[in-house]
Amino acid sequence: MATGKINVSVENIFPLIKKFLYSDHEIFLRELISNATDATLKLKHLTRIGETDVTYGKPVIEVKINKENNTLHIIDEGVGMTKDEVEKYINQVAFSGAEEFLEKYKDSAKDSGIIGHFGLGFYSAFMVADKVEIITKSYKDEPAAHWTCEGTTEFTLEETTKENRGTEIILHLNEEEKEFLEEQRIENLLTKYNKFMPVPIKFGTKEKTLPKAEDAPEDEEAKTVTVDNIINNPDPAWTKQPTDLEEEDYKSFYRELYPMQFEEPLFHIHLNVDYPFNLTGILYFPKLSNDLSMQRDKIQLYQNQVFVTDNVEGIVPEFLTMLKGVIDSPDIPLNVSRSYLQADGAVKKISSYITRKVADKLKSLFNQNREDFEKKWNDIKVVIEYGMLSEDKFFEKADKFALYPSVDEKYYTYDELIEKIKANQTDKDGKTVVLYASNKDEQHSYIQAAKEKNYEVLLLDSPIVAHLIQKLESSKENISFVRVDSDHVDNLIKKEENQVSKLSDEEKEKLKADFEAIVPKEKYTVQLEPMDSNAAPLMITQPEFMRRMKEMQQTGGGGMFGMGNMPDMYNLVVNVNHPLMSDLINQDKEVQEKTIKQALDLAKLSQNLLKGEELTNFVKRSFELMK
Ligand SMILES: Nc1ncnc2c1ncn2[C@@H]1O[C@H](COP(=O)(O)OP(=O)(O)OP(=O)(O)O)[C@@H](O)[C@H]1O
Repeated sequence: MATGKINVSVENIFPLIKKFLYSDHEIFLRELISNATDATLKLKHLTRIGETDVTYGKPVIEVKINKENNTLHIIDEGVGMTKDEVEKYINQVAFSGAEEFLEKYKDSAKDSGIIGHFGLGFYSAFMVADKVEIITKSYKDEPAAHWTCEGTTEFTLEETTKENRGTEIILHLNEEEKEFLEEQRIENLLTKYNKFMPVPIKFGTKEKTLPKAEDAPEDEEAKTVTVDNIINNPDPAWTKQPTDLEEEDYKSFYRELYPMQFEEPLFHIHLNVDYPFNLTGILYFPKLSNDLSMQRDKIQLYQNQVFVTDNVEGIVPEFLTMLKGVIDSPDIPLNVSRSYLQADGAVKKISSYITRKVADKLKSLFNQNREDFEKKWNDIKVVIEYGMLSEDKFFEKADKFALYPSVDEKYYTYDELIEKIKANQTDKDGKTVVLYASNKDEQHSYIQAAKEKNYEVLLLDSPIVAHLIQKLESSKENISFVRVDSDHVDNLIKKEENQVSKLSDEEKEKLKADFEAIVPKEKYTVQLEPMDSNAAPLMITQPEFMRRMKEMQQTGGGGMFGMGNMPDMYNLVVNVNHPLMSDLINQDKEVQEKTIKQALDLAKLSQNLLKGEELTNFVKRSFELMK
């Protein structure tokens, strides 16, 4: 057996880092600003723990473009490096000074916000530059150093003069990357990745209008001054304690996050945990429309205030991806390029923490101000219902605050609803039947009929309601949901009292055959029912099971295979006790056909099913009958 050491040659690794490590060239700027931030935060930490007596002051990071020389400069006022440190940290690829710092200062530095980790970020500069220079002066009393490298494994390192403490990185941009000399491009990048980084970032200057003196004349022009253009807000709301923030602070942070969004959020959830993982953030419930796909990917993921991605799949349970806001966690495992998540156990823990937090917040909003919660229900129900469907833990918690509104806008929790309807809406087999409508106008006559029996009818109209009902029926005991138009009102909740039929069995058989001869078989199943003689003679219903399966199929999964494409099937309920039916059996064929067609069209009309040519023929026939 042979053993040995694998030989990694820098000459071969270097091009790999430059070309393949990072998905996008643009992230070089994020990496260099992260290094400048780390250098500044290290100095902050050292002054805080008394390891140095230099004054920290008010350091900024500056980004400058020099079009004449084709250079981009990133300048910081952080710890800087001695010549030896450049040798150690820069010349050794994959040796991270950030990691070393955290290791050395352990507990005291764990909340310092240091970003670096892998010891590779600096080299992303070579994705866009032919030549990179570092001019750096350490906070220790040592001469400044000047490092130059042209993207090969060769470099030069010499002493130089530099007045101020800190580091300047100079990128000599290569021909294809001249876009990074455009002000707008750099400003956009800084806003995308660095908008909430903890050290102020200066990019050029801007004009600021000063407020006019109170007694100034109307026509006096307001004075302007030139000030530093600071790109970022170093203290975003999520880094503060919830107790230090007012409602208005949350709203203004929302506007800062989504400057193009004019609608206010409904409410927020401040996340703040430091054990077993560290995570902060603010989630907002926006007003949601029924178009669910539109609202995805609005939550931004940060790591130590550096923007990572707006695809939070995995960290945030799917049903909450419709929310907006930010999540910041140094414990979320990212890949080396810091642009993707690394799925692992920690991510799962974070996801269930977020689910729990959101459920708790909803519960407390419900308890504190039920009226307000009811008002907002329509705008938040999709998220909650989706959560109840997809996460069992959330389902359990939501049971206490999920609402079931009636067509008369009364809002019940599940327990309240059952309590209310149990006496009047339990069928002969002991099942409590929850009646619901999906559209108040279209199902108006059915709702009315149910109300006349003192039944409570819910209005359940969100797109995933069929799935939710299915879930409720399987998790709760002895209940079933039935849409009001799925049968005649007497059959919705079957009780013992059976109506007596006015027609004999032979008459019924004949009547059924007469109907079946005229009504298209592939669409309607004729069903004879002895009902009240004042009830409609004919009505069309769609069986609950069929319709629900179809709906579930259409909104994705759950239903029976292929149901979504099945043609609609209806029941044609014939009220044998209606006087029209006793007349009908004795009519001659021609009149009978006319009567049945007319009655069928009327039944269709009340279900909104009479359209196009059928409607035209119906109107024509009705006028004929009036002659
Ligand atoms: N502006 C700077 N000021 C002081 N030291 C710096 C600066 N830039 C880089 N360094 C030093 O060089 C080291 C290597 O930087 P590099 O960006 O390659 O890795 P990192 O920041 O440690 O990790 P990551 O790959 O996760 O960014 C840093 O850890 C730091 O010690």
